[in-house]
Amino acid sequence: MEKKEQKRHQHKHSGPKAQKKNRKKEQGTEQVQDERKRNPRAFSVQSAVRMAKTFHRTQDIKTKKHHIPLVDRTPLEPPPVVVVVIGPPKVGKSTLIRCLIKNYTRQKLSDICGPVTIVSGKKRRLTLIECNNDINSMIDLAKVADLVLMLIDASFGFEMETFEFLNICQVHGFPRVMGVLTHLDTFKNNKTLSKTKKRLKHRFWTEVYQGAKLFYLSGMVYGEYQTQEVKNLGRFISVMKFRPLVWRTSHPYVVADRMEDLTDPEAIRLNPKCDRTVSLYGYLRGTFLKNKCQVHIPGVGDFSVADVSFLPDPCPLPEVIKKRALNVKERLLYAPLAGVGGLVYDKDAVYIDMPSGHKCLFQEEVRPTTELVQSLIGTQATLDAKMAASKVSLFTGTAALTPEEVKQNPMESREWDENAQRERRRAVFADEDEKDDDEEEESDEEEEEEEEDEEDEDEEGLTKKVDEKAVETAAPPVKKQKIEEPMEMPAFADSDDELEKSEGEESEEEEGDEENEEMEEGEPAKRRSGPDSGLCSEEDDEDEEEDSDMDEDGDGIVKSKMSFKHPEEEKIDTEDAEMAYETAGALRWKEDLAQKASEAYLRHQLAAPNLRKLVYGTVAEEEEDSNDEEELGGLFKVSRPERSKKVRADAMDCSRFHPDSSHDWDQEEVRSSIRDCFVTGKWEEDKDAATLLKENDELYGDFEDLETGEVHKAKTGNKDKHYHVIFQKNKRLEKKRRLKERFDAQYDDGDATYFDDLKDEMQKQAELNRQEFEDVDDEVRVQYEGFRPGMYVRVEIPALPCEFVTNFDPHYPIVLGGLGPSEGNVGYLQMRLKKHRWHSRILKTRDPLILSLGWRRFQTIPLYYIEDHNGRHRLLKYTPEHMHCGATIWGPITPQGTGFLAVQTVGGIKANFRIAATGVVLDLDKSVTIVKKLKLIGYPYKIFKNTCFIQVGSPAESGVSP
Ligand SMILES: Nc1nc2c(ncn2[C@@H]2O[C@H](COP(=O)(O)OP(=O)(O)OP(=O)(O)O)[C@@H](O)[C@H]2O)c(=O)[nH]1
Repeated sequence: MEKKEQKRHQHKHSGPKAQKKNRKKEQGTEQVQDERKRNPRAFSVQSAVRMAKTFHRTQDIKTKKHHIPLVDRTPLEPPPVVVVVIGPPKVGKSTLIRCLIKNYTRQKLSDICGPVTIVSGKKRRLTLIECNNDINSMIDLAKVADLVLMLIDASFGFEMETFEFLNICQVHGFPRVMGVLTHLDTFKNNKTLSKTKKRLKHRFWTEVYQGAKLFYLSGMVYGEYQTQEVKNLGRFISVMKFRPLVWRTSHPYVVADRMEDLTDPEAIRLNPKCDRTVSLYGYLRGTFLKNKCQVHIPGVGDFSVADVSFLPDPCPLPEVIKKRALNVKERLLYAPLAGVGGLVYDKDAVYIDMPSGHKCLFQEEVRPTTELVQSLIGTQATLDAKMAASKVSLFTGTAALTPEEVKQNPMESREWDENAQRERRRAVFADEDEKDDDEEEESDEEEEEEEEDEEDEDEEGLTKKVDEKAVETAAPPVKKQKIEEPMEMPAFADSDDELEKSEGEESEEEEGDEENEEMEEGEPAKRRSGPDSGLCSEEDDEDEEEDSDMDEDGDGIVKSKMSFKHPEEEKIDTEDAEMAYETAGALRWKEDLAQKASEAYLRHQLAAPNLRKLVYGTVAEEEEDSNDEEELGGLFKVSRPERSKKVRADAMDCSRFHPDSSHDWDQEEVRSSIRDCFVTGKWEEDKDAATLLKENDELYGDFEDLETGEVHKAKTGNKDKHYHVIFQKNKRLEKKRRLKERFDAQYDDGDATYFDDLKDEMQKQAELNRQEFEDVDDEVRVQYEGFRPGMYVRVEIPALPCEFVTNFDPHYPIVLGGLGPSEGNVGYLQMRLKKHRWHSRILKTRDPLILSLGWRRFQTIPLYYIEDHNGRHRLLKYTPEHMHCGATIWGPITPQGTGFLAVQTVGGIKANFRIAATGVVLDLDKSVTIVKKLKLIGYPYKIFKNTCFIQVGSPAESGVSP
């Protein structure tokens, strides 16, 4: 008689049933409003304490939603969005990129080789990059990706590469991440399919964030993914918004999509190993790039730029935006490394593509063509030969797992894949196993129900609550680490928040082509999608829910749920709504006087204290107000006799008792002078006790006193007119109140929050930045402000090692990272480090590590230490388990708070989890630097208990002045 779990009720969101329900709801609200009107006392404030609590809570929630506003430096024509497609080998990366290119440009690109730039909509371009399964590429691309499409082979499950990449992203500022499940067609059984989908989805949510987008590519048609599914994915990408990450907005960078060797062929002939002069091309991103600056090319080194120039955009956005959709000519594609718009590599020849029609990119430009020819002459070996010579080997020296390694979470299980002819690193989660077992025990019926549920969702585009099970799953390691990286925090927290909120904002954007425009994030896609449309609909619901909490457009403006309006507009709307409600009730404005009074009182009590007001101006300002309209908080009036107001300056101080003989209280005249001070007095023209009583009668209408049996009749004469006057007056007051509020919000420190000020400031700055050079010619402009992001630049770099050219492989990304003024120096750095909990071994002091820090990847020898209670740094032989420790390294000076990650080796996969440690830069290790300097200049010193003692009188001996 076991009780079967009931299928949860699915609320209809559209259709006649939903309409009926909405109608009922509306009626319900009307009813409540009626109730409010009829019985205002029942709705008055019952407990001031509770109300205060609620108020504080709401304020807390509101404040939490705020992000640190950033100056919007997005150029008017932004660079293409970098979309990195990542996943284990043979998962379908190239296929997906090919499909996306076809979807956007209607062109076919057979070989995905290097970045491919396409125009994806009227206001957006994309640079698609495939990331190969090499940790170096992963690291470099994680630093430049705006959006990551994380491909997962559903038929196999999660592989370690996925989590490694997630962790890399984590350290270098989290870009947008979208999961894409492939190989779903290999499932023959629908039940297993839906179960797998669900399991993978929950794991993905655990690792990325609850409600992260997950697309399903359910199968292939003639070697391509289904058109509709790709279209849906394309739409999502076209409308997605991105929040700038701190490191990137403060450093210029170029993802090179073209490389030319400019070295004199004669020099190469004389010395094949001579240094090369190379020009690299690409869209400038991040911030402004100055000529002659320092750049770092990961894997190559630091270089001074010899020359920067900007070129005509090879893949421009349509000039006039008037049509709804892009025409064929506007759907551009630019991928010189893949042979489109530049060179075409072949086995035994190199062709120069002199494109015509819409692909004509450099017709007017003579220089690159010359360079092309030059580089052709200089090319000694074919690409195949170069590729054969490049020494990158994956998966070498794999070691057997020890029992301790097996204990780590997640466990890595290495399996030989017959089909792929390679070893795969499956990520096995202990909790998942248990869950699987549990799930297996679940009855078939339940599974069927789930299936039905999913089908329902897909078909109707319905949303549903996130399954609680997702929350139960193990705490995401990714999230835990967030706390560890204080400085990347802004970027990180932002991105994280953003991630949590995720794609919701997209609905507000009207980018992309016509389909994009008509599409509100997710929904139409869902609507249109057939069963298994490729879109995991559950998360949309989640997203929608989270959308409410987020500031999607990165300007710090938090939009409330369901709101598609400007916040100001919205504010006014709500006010209008409030006003409408209040004015409707204004006919009986005195009914809820007590309530209003207490509300107003509370509002005053709870409002953030305005010190200026408190110290200097409270009385003055408020009196001004009250003089004006006799209004406090817009809700209740100050009752003060007319006369006493007018003669206030010489009014009697009634706080003191003056036995004043001049007031003879026996005299009628004197008595009547204070008559209006009492409740029964006449406070205003239309407000005296008599009127009030009369109104009360009218207000309460007919009623029968049940005790006495007496029937009171309401007086109805003149009522309408009277109500009209009150109504008009209230409306006017309400308007005044709103005006005042807005004025206060702008000028009064107390009302305008610090956050508002900051946001305003940023906005003004952004506007100023934009205006300053608006009308200046680009040639002149770049001399002042540098090359601005969004420009297609050519960067000439001399003295590159010859291997850069001889081993050039377009499948590996080339990133040019601009360096700040002091970032070219090397010194001792103090960092906070933690061994990654998935890495199988602890790390030993003085064992070399490869660090990825800033733009750089470099090897160094860390010294681990821990700070004792007395502040002394105690050297550690090994890193502690599950704990942070300090590390001192000799490395490039990088701003405090920059995140870093460490790997033990970049070739082969020896460890269970390739990322050995993560952490953050704390400071320059000045003590070590000083000691080093002392040593260098031969200055006698002694270190005792972490203090450096310098010998007195020694400079004379050594002849060196300190
Ligand atoms: N059945 C099936 N086959 C797929 C699916 N996705 C990709 N494939 C096949 O898997 C093979 C590898 O696809 P690719 O797109 O080359 O994968 P990749 O990730 O680019 O591979 P590498 O670049 O070598 O890492 C191709 O033969 C595809 O046809 C899928 O969803 N279902």
